[in-house]
Amino acid sequence: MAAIAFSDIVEAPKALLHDHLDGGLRPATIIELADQVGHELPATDPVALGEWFVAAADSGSLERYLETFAHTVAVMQTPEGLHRVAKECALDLAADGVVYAEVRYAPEQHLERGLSLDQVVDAVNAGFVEGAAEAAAQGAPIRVGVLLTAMRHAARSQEIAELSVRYRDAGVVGFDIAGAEAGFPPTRHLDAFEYLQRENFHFTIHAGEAFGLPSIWQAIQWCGADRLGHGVRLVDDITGTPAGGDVVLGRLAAYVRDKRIPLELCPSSNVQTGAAPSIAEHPIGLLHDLRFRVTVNTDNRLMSGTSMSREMALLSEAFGWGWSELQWLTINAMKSAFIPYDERLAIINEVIKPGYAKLIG
Ligand SMILES: O=c1[nH]cnc2c1ncn2[C@H]1C[C@H](O)[C@@H](CO)O1
Ligand SMILES: [Zn+2]
Repeated sequence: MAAIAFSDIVEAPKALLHDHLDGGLRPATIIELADQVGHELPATDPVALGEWFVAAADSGSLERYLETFAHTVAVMQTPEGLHRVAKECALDLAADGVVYAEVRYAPEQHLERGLSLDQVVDAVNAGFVEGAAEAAAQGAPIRVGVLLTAMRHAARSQEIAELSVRYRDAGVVGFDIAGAEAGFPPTRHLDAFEYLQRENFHFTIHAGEAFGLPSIWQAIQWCGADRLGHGVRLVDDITGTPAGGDVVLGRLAAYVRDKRIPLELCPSSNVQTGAAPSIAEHPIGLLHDLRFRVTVNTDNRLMSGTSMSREMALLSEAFGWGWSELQWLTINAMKSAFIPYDERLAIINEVIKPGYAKLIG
């Protein structure tokens, strides 16, 4: 099969479930905002700063990868900064052909200059609304839903869960926990997850990225996660290969596949943190072959120097995936989104399927 042109992948409608607002800033914006608030950066030229983020995040360790966020979070402490970053996020995703995006961030990390949690959420929401309106006017409509994240090492998850529910009809579509995984199991936040279930709200949990099966098991069987943020280490519960005809799924892997629990896989991010050795050896190939509910995501576009189109191009090249696989991944993501079923269906039938049909010809 001939390689798919990158420009065609950009044109293809894409759905993104796992993208961090504070991991996707434009380097030039960081420089301008840092100047305004007096934050010192490791580089002051946009190209050099972008390269610094990728190199520093390319650490082989989730903990060191996360240290780079100090420079983005520092410039997202004012309503203007938050608004601008959210607006540019919507514009950048739309320009990359993303038609549906769930973007997450942790409001508790944006209180250093006196903002309240509500002021943080209001500023970000307004930025997304403005960015989406501008993108639509430019002919690239995008629907953005927000996930509010609580940091797993901190103790504010209940408060953030309540904040998410309060904003459920005002742009927030779900909840998440993130941060260093080892030593901070999801069950630390069980109260928050039980509260969200009682409220019929949706949540995903970063699990099975830097820590293995116990974290995934807790996220699903104790906390009731709708989706898994990463979940890539689920392969530790699978033996054999489809080619060898000897694949055996352990109980947990079988449960995740049987229940169609979506995996928010982030290939480039996983290679940087050491969760996968390379794109070609990324477990997404096996998980796709075994028909798990696989989705492809960017995680942090700045730290990985990536985009949705680039992630798809890398996978297409590594695994020989063509339009049918890229469409399958996109529909998987859209089916797994946290917006209402009828709205998901409308995007699948009115945007995604016609978009791929046009490209497939
Ligand atoms: O891939 C990740 N795993 C765990 N935590 C992460 C990942 N990417 C970003 N984060 C953290 C750092 C951010 O400051 C926070 C909220 O977006 O979430
Ligand atoms: Zn993440």
